This record gives sequence, C-alpha cells and structure tokens, in this order.
Amino acid sequence: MESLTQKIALKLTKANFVQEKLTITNKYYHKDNLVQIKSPTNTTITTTLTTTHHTRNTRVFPPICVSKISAGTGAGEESELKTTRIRIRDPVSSTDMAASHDVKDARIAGISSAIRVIPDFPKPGIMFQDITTLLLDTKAFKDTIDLFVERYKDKNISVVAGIEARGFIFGPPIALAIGAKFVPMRKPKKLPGEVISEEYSLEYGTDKMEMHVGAVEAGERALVVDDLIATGGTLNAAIRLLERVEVEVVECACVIELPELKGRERLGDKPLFVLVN
Ligand SMILES: O=P(O)(O)OC[C@H]1O[C@H](OP(=O)(O)OP(=O)(O)O)[C@H](O)[C@@H]1O
Ligand SMILES: Nc1ncnc2[nH]cnc12
Repeated sequence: MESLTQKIALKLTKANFVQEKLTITNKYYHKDNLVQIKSPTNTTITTTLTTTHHTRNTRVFPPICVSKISAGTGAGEESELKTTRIRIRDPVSSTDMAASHDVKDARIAGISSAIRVIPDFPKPGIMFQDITTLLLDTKAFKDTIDLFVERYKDKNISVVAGIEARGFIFGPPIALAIGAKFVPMRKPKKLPGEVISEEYSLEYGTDKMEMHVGAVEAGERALVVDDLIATGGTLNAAIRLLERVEVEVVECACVIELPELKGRERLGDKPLFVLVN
C-alpha cells in the first residue's frame, strides 16, 4: 500500500506543479504536517489533494488541502532549486468544522484551496490568510455562503453581526438568505450614531469595536460572522458587545480558524463553526 507521503507526492506531481511547469524532485517528506518539496521557482502553490487518512478508530478519506507557507533556498541543495515548505490543512481535525459533518463535502476543499497565504504580511512572521482570492472564485465564494446558510437557516436567528472589515463580506449574504438583519460591528469613530464599544487585543496590535445603540433588541438571537479567528480577541469583543445589550449569541461563524492561536478558548462556552483551518 502507498504511504501517505507517497500518495501526497504522487498527487503533487499530478497537480498544479505540472501545469506550472515546475520540476519536482523525489526529495519530499511528510513530517509534523509539513510536506517539503523542491521546485525551481517560488511560484505560489495551492492545490487540493485527496488521500487516505487514519483517525484513531477509523480510516476515512478526507480532502487534504495544501498551500505554500514559506519558501527559501535550502542550504546544501542544488543551487538552481529552492525548498518550498507547504502545510497540509486537514479539515476533519475539529468537531466544529463543516467538513466533520460530511467528510465527503467537496466544497470545503475548494474553499480551502481558494484562500491564498501571504507570508510576512502585514508584519514578519504573520502568515496572512488572504480571502480576496476566495472572492474571485465564484464557486468557492458561493459554496462558502451556502454552507453557512444551510447551517443557520432554521435556527431562528434575527441578527447577523458582521465584524469590520471582512465580516462585512460574508455577513450580509448570509443575513439576506436566512431572513435576518445585518448589524455592522465597526472600528472606532466610523458609526455616526450613538455607540457602545469594547476594546480588544489582536495577533498584531490592539483595537476597539463599536456597535450602534438601538441596532439590536434585548432577547434577539445573533450569529457573529467574520472571515477568520486567530487569537479570538475580536470575536470575544463582539460577543461582549452583544451580551451587554442582552442579545443571545447563538454561535460564531468564520471561514478560517488558526487553531495554533487557540482563539476558541477565548470564546468561553460560545460555539464556533469554521470551514477550514
Ligand atoms: O482572532 P483575532 O486575533 O482577534 O483576529 C481576527 C481578526 O483579525 C482580522 O481583522 P483585522 O483586525 O486585521 O482587521 P481588518 O479586517 O479591518 O483588516 C480578521 O479579519 C479578524 O477580524
Ligand atoms: N494570519 C492572519 N491572516 C489574516 N487575518 C488575520 N487576522 C489575524 N491574523 C490573521
């Protein structure tokens, strides 16, 4: 039987690399969720693989999505080749992920592979998850909205609270489709009416979030939407703002989770639903 490494290597050879006319050497390996390959350019690599995967008790066939996380010349390697490290995203690693409800849902793999990762933006060391490439992919963008709508359409949610800026992209289509109002959670001094505000810390700095007084009523049920959860500080502030005015936060929904930053832990008992990590 082929090993996981062999399967990945085979798929990589058959996938984007061939189209990109890259040369793959046979020096790849699978270790700590990283695949290392060598290619002659720094061309961005984003592809989707399907391979055998063993969980503790069962053997399942989830999609494995691969995106480039860094590139550089490997010491001691052939001079014309560069070493590219790519991270395998495994969409079944969390119970609160879309893929874990239906491991055969091919939409998740398409969404994951449509997200571009930009190293060292906006600061060195940050692997920026760029959802603008997802917005260019009409199928992946629609699949993203559909997955959220399918989950929330019968949950009696009257408020979709979207977080500036990228929660403003995903929140409104979800709100329209489930028949809820959209409430923007904005950066300071942007909203013209009376506001309540909460401060919060970020992966790279601090910020403040504001919401219009009167936008929601006590007793309403809200979904909080953003593109991404990193440290969880932003979602935590949104939850605090809504709960201050006695709105029930039913769930938080993000396209992407960066699990290594443990943002979930800052949400207390609030459920978090994500599509990819
Ligand atoms: O989980 P956290 O550590 O709080 O980080 C997540 C937040 O960071 C990003 O927004 P950012 O603050 O960069 O603002 P922007 O969307 O206006 O650029 C992202 O869109 C989330 O809102
Ligand atoms: N790594 C990241 N990519 C995109 N947005 C972010 N917000 C906080 N961390 C981020």
